Amino acid sequence: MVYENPDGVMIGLEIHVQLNKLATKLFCGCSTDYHTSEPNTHVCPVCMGLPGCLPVLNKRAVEYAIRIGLALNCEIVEQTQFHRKNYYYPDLPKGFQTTQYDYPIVSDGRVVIEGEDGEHVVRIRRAHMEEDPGRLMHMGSIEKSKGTLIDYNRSGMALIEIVSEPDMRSPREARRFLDKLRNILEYLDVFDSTLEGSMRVDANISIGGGDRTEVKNISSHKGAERALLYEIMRQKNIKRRGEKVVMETRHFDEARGVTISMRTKEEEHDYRYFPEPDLVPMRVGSWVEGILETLPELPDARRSRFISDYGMVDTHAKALTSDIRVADFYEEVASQVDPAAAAVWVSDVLKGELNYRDLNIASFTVEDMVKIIELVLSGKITEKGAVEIIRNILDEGGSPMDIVKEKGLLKVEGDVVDQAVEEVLKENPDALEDYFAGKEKSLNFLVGQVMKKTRGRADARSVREMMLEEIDKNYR
Ligand SMILES: Nc1ncnc2c1ncn2[C@@H]1O[C@H](COP(=O)(O)OP(=O)(O)OP(=O)(O)O)[C@@H](O)[C@H]1O
Ligand SMILES: [Mg+2]
Ligand SMILES: [Mg+2]
Repeated sequence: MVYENPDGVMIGLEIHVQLNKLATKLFCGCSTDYHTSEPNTHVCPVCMGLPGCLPVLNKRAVEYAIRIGLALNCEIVEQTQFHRKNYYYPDLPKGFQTTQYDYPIVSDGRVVIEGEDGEHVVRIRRAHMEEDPGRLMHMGSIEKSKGTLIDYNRSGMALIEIVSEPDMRSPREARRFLDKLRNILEYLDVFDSTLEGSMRVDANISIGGGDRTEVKNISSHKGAERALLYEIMRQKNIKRRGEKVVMETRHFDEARGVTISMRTKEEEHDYRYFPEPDLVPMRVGSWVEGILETLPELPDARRSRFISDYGMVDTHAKALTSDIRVADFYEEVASQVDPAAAAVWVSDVLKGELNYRDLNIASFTVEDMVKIIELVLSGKITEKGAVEIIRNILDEGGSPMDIVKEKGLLKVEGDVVDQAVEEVLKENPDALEDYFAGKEKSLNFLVGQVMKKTRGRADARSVREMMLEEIDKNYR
């Protein structure tokens, strides 16, 4: 099947990734650990942009940028350099942002995503380093705000801006791309996605070969998908009226789910880029080989390894490796119990229960998962009982064994089940007759009655077998 892309949707994303695992900011020694601090407490003359101070480049930030470039299958530039991008805005009191212009540190890469019609390649145009500006906090909604507060704690944080080609054909593909990118970056250990503002997206979109609009500064992947869906609808309406979409910058109002025009798009020459005289050009070509050697296993490689090492199916391998925390969790469980059973329990059951509750894997322990799988594999509890234990732990806490005792989940076998089977057959002559008359479903009903009597603690499959034996022996 080939995806037709009926509206001619083209989406290109610019993603600002904060290198928040660095200890210090991009050009000064201020700590990056500001997320729980009072505003304007992690600042110095450099990151507040006071005139006359000199930046000193964070070497590790450059290494991280190269790591990211390599992981995205990019070319790494031989020599790179910073530029000044001049604009006046209160989040940037220097009057310019130190960024990269015509020598971005990495370019020409690719990321494979799960597209509308199977594997789909999204090309990476470039990725460059720049400093994060301060954070503006508008009081009330952005268009009607009575005042704005500024926090410079974020100012000067190292950012990598990753720019894709307009290769995504639907909002869903855009979201998949963002998820994949976040996953790769977490495997690289260069950022922590759980911190507020760690990944911010500008989403560019056009339809039917028209001009693009750019929705700036979206803070979640779901938000990006929603903003793009809205833009498609809006742009289609404009075309339907016979008008033209104008190139402009828009803002996404999360609460209302709409995009709002902010300003017409600035042109490159508006920024008066020029080389940053306070930072010399850098030759980084010789760093690449060393950094390549330190690259960790990435999601796609881990997915293949899960299939070959643990003999699981691809859907499980994909689900288990799409978040590094889940992958690590799984491997710890699999080192202690049967890996095949672990794959099913972690990816099908536990992940589902977590998603349903909007929780993540940190809400469950490896120890509990191992214990529960052992109980099932040794035949002490039923699969149904195991699911009940997982739910109980997530909803109310407790340990597997305590829950087993409290809820009486130990599997019942032997006499108790025999007796229940006999009783059910005696008590339901009509159902038995229906079964003899060829109604297969009555057998399910009878098995269900036994399960009810044993409060779900019998193994349904063996109950069925016992039931058939009993019927053959005493009722034919
Ligand atoms: N016709 C198009 N439809 C949708 N997206 C497009 C189209 N043409 C370009 N794009 C996307 O727009 C983005 C352009 O980003 P880039 O950073 O190069 O420039 P910019 O948006 O002009 O600059 P700024 O960084 O100031 O926002 C890329 O992600 C690209 O894929
Ligand atoms: Mg850009
Ligand atoms: Mg842009």
